[in-house]
Amino acid sequence: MPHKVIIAGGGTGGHIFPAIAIANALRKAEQDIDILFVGATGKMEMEKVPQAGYKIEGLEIVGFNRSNIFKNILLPFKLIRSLFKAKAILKRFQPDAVVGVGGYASFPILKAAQRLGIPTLIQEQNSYAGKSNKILARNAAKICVGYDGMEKFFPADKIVYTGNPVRSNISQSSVSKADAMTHFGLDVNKPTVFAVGGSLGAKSINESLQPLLAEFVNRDVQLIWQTGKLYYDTAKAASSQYASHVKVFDFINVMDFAYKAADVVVSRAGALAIAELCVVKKPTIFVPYPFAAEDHQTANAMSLVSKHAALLVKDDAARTTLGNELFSLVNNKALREQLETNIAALGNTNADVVIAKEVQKLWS
Ligand SMILES: CC(=O)N[C@H]1[C@@H](OP(=O)(O)OP(=O)(O)OC[C@H]2O[C@@H](n3ccc(=O)[nH]c3=O)[C@H](O)[C@@H]2O)O[C@H](CO)[C@@H](O)[C@@H]1O
Repeated sequence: MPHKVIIAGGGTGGHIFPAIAIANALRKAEQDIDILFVGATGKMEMEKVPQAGYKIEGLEIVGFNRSNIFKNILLPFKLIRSLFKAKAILKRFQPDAVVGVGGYASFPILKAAQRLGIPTLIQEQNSYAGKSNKILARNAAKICVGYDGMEKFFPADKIVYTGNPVRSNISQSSVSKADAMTHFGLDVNKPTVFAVGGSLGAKSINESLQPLLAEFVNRDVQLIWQTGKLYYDTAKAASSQYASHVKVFDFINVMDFAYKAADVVVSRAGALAIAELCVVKKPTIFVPYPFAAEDHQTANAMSLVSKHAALLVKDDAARTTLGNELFSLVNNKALREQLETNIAALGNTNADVVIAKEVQKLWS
């Protein structure tokens, strides 16, 4: 009988893409393995997981609304309903193990699995653990972490330091710089900046870049600009007269091409963005999202900045200083080379395989 695994979680790319990386590594290790994803209806995973070739079921679950607490009245009922549905999925699919990657659907599925005695594994991407993972950790078999020092949050005997799993189409990408530039309609001989605001886009990065578009053209520097859905139309309109140098996308499906094309990257400091930038070895300016829980993006970025492996511009300073920082890095070959060498030393290309082995241990 082939083994069966449920992978649960999502909400944003930082949870979905490590989940897909783990699934791919499991499928490589056991070709006939049966993998089912469980996500939250209406969230990004319902589109990205099938695109990656896996089946997914959705739970109707929402997060706690911090801005309007009255909107949380139905939350306990929704949670109970999703726990029932989670239990029904588990009873029908009969998985040998359940993996939780964080985000909405993780909690009900792992909680229900633990009640049914099915072994669970948590993959925690961040240097700061959220409440749900802390609760689930009590009855989890293993917790695979991307950062050191996680004993603060989880039982030490269950923690395995693996690093964060980077999708193999990024870590093993064979695309050439010339092909990547052609893909984006750019000139291979001109310096190129790739700006990415995490999986949803970043307001401060977008608003910092918009007034700089003419300068990109004047300096003959090209820009691949990932905006997220919300800012896409504004950015597209603002860049129409600079289209020779500025290419705008709401979301990039071929991240390996964008990384390959870039001489300099401007990025939010989500855990997966960091893991990927270390693997693709790019000189990066981080603009951490300052309102992530416990300001963990700043902590993520600082772990590189303190090793001279990246630069940092604070979110509230981006509109005034990002332009200077990025154009001076484009012009400073020595600094780019130093950042490249230092960030490369932090790359981890086999976390997906190591985590897949930990999952397999749950049934062997
Ligand atoms: C605002 C917030 O709380 N963000 C969190 C969220 O970030 P977010 O979802 O932005 O996650 P990350 O930056 O960690 O990862 C983004 C992922 O999406 C992919 N990608 C991104 C843009 C794009 O156009 N195409 C694409 O494929 C990247 O290659 C990467 O795999 O989850 C991370 C991991 O739990 C956390 O560290 C972040 O703090």
